[in-house]
Amino acid sequence: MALQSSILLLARKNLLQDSCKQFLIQAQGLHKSASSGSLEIAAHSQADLKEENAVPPAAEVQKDTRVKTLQEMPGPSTFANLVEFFYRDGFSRIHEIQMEHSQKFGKIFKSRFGPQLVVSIADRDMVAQVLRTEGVTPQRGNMESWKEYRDMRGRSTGLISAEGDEWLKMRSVLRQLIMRPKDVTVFSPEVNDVVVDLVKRVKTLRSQQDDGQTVLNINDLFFKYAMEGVATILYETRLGCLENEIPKMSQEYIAALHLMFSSFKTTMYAGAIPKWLRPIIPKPWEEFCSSWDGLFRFSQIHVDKKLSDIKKKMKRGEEIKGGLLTHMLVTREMNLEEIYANMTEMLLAGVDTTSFTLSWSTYLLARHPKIQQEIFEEVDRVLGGRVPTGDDVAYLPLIRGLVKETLRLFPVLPGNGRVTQDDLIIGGYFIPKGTQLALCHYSTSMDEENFPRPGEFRPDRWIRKDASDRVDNFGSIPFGYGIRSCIGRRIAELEMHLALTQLLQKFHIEVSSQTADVRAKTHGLLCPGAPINLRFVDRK
Ligand code: HEM
Repeated sequence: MALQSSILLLARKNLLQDSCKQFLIQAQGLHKSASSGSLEIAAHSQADLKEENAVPPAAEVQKDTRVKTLQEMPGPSTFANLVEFFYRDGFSRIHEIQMEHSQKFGKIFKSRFGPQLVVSIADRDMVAQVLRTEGVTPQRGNMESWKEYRDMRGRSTGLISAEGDEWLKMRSVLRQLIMRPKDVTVFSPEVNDVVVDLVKRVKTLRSQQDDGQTVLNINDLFFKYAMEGVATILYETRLGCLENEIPKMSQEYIAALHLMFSSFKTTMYAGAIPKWLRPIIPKPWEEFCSSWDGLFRFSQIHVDKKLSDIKKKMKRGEEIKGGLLTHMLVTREMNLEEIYANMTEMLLAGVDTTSFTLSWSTYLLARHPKIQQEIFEEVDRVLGGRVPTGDDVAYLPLIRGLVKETLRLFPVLPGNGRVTQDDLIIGGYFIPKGTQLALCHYSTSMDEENFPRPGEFRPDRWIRKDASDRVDNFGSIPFGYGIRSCIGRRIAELEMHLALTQLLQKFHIEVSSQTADVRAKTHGLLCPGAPINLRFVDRK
């Protein structure tokens, strides 16, 4: 979630900036993509068209191919941004503002949030251009406050907060361990044990309701599942999050995570408020540090415990076998502080992201019973009642499609950031090195050009018709792309695929009458704007 916070910060800044762009973009809309162009043409009268045609084509070409400057780029004014965000609570509508601004100003626009200028990109091909041409150490955004905390406490940076060679070194170690599907498939038995507890918990929770079938606020349950699942892989241990009584240490961690999440605005200001103002407005920085203290403490306890177990085994001359953490502690390709920091940042990044996606997936299944039935039939055909493993997922295209389609409709990170490492020309504008970019993934996911009838939930849109069919595209890249993309993608996918498959094997999922239409809101991440209550009815 820390990672997400930083990205969100960028997204917010971008959005803030986006909001400033409103009035300027019309002109740019004219030379945008063919599809938006066709809408505009429909709105023009024949006379307008004649007049346009009267312009000598050569002059037009000249006009369009000139590389424009940032000054010429449209975007909302700083004042409009301030109103949008602070008066109209834009922080909870970042995804919507992203769409509004790209419609008003075009698919590339600039915004200003205080001293920070951000160029937002809401065009699939421009996003592809940025990510395909990035160098060996891409930078997401300004991580100063994260680094300051780590320096103050003598902590290392982890993958999210590190930059440059430091980041590259850690990334090279971790990518060999968890980046490929086959690296994480080996964790299927451990994750399946967690799924067993998830199913048990569903049964316990529903038995507490009058109808014996409803689970209230499903995200609370998936939060615990995601935390338990990711910790099983990262720490090689169970935390007890799905038990009736959660152990104290895990409770404290959850509290620290919630503090980070709930104080999202204040933690954002922790980075934005100048240091000299901290004595006057101390709360944001204090909360920021206190949640990090809690998160680091938790990781350190688990890492130290594993280290001590390994040492004892070595003393006894036993063979050292284990998973991710054991490997890291034995090989020492990273030093101990780097291991603490990476475990902390990965756990933080791996809980809310996965739980929100599972909440939305089950909500969508409940809202679309026919699609749920189709996916269930696939599962039943391929597995019968057998417990799935990661290897089975290749034969369950609709389960994969379900997760992809959920993340297209509800990308947990509706926007991402990059700081350009070289001068670039994007969308006809000169973007100098060092510019903060905001990649508007929510807008591209909902763009008709990239996904026909984008508002519809259609997991089958991700199924390949034949080997040459490419359904992936830069319109929806919920895990990012390239060398700085999500390192936990395969872990998250394994957790989600195994959980959804087994929930479908066991239950028919329905919307509870206590749940109305749930809309998304941004609170750091894109999350359900109201509790999702679902009924889990036993399948016969
Ligand atoms: C549905 C689940 C998840 C989603 C949608 C997601 C999404 C993302 C995105 C969009 C990024 C930024 C990528 C970029 O800048 O190009 C990212 C980075 C990252 N994610 Fe995830 N994530 C998820 C789950 C996880 C899990 C389970 C873990 C840990 C096990 C994790 C750990 C990380 C880390 C450490 C980074 C930073 C990578 C780096 O800077 O090198 N994520 N994630």
